[in-house]
Amino acid sequence: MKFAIVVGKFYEDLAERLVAGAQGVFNGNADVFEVPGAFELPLAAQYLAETGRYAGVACLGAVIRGETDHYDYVCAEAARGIMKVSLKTGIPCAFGVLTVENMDQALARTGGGKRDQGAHAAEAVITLAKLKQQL
Ligand SMILES: Nc1c(NC[C@H](O)[C@H](O)[C@H](O)CO)[nH]c(=O)[nH]c1=O
Ligand SMILES: CC(=O)[C@@H](O)COP(=O)(O)O
Repeated sequence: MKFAIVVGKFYEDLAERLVAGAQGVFNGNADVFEVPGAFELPLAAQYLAETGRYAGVACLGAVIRGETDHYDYVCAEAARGIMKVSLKTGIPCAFGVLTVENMDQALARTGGGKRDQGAHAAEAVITLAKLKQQL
């Protein structure tokens, strides 16, 4: 099975950590695609899912709260949009987007001691793809 990673590059260092975590699960074999930020992830995931080339898509990104409510919109639409693509296409698209208060929380969740959000997203994609294959 072939998998894809689409990553929001808003925070480039976090993006690299997330991709590294996911590729560790994909054994380095996933195709990687970049978008500006988390808000673009759903449409990019739809493009990839509709190719028919991928058994799943790990959608990765990092959203760090600022001074305004912009954070809420970006996070909500990324989550909602990624789920809609999964349900619409039947191609599992994992939500590997950090939604955090600060950089320390982000680093802790990209293999920095609390969890590896990229790896978890890749594991979820593989799990759902295998489930679909079994049915
Ligand atoms: N503030 C963050 C953003 N904002 C950018 C949006 O995702 C989007 O690219 C823009 O609104 C143009 O459509 N994106 C992140 O990934 N993380 C952030 O913290
Ligand atoms: C998550 C965001 O969009 C955030 O980075 C924007 O910062 P601000 O709310 O201070 O404009």
